[in-house]
Amino acid sequence: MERNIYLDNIAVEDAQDKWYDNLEIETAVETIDVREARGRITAQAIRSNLSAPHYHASAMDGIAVVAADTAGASEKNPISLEQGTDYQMIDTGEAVPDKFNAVIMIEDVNQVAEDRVEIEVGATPWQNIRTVGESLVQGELILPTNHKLTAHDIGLVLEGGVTEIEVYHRPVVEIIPTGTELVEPGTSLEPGEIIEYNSHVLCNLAEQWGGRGVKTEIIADDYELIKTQVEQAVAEKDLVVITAGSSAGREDYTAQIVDDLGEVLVHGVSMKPGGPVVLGTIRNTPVIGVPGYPVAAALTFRLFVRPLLYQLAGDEVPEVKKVTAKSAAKVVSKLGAREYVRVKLTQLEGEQRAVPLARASGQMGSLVEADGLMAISEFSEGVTRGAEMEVELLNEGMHPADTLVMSGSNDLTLDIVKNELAQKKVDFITKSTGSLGGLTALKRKEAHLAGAHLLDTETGEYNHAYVEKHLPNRDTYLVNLVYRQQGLMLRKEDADRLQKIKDLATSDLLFINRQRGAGTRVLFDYKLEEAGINPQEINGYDRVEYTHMTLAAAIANGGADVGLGVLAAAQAFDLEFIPVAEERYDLIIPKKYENDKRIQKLLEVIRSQQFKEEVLSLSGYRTAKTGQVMEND
Ligand SMILES: Nc1nc2c(c(=O)[nH]1)N[C@H]1C(S)=C(S)[C@@H](COP(=O)(O)OP(=O)(O)OC[C@H]3O[C@@H](n4cnc5c(N)ncnc54)[C@H](O)[C@@H]3O)O[C@H]1N2
Ligand code: MOO
Repeated sequence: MERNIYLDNIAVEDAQDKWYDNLEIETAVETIDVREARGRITAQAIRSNLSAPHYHASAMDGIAVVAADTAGASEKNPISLEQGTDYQMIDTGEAVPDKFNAVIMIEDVNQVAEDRVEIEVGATPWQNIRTVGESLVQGELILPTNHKLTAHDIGLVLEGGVTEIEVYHRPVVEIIPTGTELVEPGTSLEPGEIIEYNSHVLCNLAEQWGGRGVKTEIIADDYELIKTQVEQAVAEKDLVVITAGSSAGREDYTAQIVDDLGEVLVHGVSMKPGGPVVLGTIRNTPVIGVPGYPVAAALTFRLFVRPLLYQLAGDEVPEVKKVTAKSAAKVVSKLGAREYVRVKLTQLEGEQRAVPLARASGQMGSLVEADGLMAISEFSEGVTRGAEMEVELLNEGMHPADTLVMSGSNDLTLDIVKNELAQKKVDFITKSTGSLGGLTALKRKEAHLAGAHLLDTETGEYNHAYVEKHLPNRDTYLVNLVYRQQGLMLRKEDADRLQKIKDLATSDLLFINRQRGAGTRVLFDYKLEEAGINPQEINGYDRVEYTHMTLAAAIANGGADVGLGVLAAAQAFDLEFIPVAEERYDLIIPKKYENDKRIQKLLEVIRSQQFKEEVLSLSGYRTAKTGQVMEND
């Protein structure tokens, strides 16, 4: 097969136009039971088949009377009525017999004998009677054409004696997940296997946008198999989505198949993530090849399929809600591609700020965490901190004032904090930037607080010296989060190949480091110096990972042999742990946030007994000073 590595690079709007202009968007109509029609769009006006009520109905429990017979009744001159001739007992909803024209509520009736009553107030004609057609008149318009049915609508239509209505057909989207590496969720994984979930995300998005998503079985990267499935899909469905195989790999067949069966209109859009998207048509059915990376798949589906689904469903495309916010950080992006940066909105420094989240196309968590998308123009190389930006909302129910952003060193106990804060309605976002990165973020006002474990090698004291140096004019205080064990982590089978830091220089184990500015790196350098080892003697010193967990994972899967990290991370990956030091991890909080309710709730959480118990269950942690303000010794 010929390998097509030349992708277009056209603007998102041009790609949308090119695709939509070449599609024949035809809405189809179907008759359905109104009881199942919530959210559907009417394709014809709905008129009432009957009047409701269709008889004069009593609106109250009481007696039916002839209004004229009651004229002049008063307290002094009550009027006496005889059952059968002058009145009849009646309950709410019952038909009023022809000879009567008013209902008196039972509370206003004095029963003087078994078949005789007295009334002290006269009745006006038609009082307390729901006359024929009060709710609906036969032939009356109940709902206009192109109306989206609500729960209330269903009630009125049924009351009008209508059970079947004509609505626009809900477009059916077939999603074909391709990839030999993919396995169904719930399967135990072999190396190289990936859980297939894009199709489930896309099916659910399709439902959210007025369509119906159906997924096929996973199809291996095989030209013929995929082609057969696509051929069948275009014959039956309204829209076909092929996930993955969009790019330039040896087994990327999407564009080729669309080209062989129909026409590729666009392959390659100047956007990121999602660049290699394929837009085409096969026998009048729109076909899209979304890139396999989950964020790219969801994002291209949103940009290209969402408007189409609404149109096919006969609905208006709802406008995307936008807000403005200042970028909380500088973001460098590639010229020539519009980058959709996932952001969290927060109230910081008294204004709405957009905090950029993880940017890789495989990081689904960035979409889970995001409140919106901040598009950085393809004509710019990024945005500066503080730049006023438009943010397209993904989560309209966001609460920027309840979002607390922490930057700095990564620690497993922060997950406990996050979970507990969520119960207090605070959304806690942690950015793993390393201990020094946290202090820098505070200096730049990019976060509400920082987390650090920075050892001052001269005094043996933690954090104070660094805070004084990096935040000289900032009034901050330090609150201890935990004390924790740091140690060398290595696979169990290598346990006897190393006893202490000093052995690193002589062993042939491949080391993996933490990034510059990480407190763990400062500790490691200090320990090397203490042991009289030159970093260059360490095989792998320059290779880095950014969190304890990714470092432990790298060792567990054989990418490296040994590294420094916390006990909990070693245990999570069943690694051997050789303790090296106990260190102090503090939160650095600007004094100006002392009364901020988010910070107060954070302190409440870490000072709670429950938090300490959860931390201690992780092993390798001590909570003797957790929650205490740490003074400079
Ligand atoms: N040499 C080049 N390589 C790549 C380019 C390029 O221009 N030149 N583009 C990169 C970009 S950008 C993207 S996006 C991806 C697009 O890749 P494909 O659409 O071909 O998809 P795969 O490579 O098969 O998968 C990517 C990734 O996503 C995972 N995946 C795939 N399907 C699913 C699914 N249904 N559920 C969950 N995860 C899925 C897959 O396992 C891979 O990890 O190409 C770059 N490469
Ligand atoms: O642009 Mo690719 O679409 O994810 O990174």
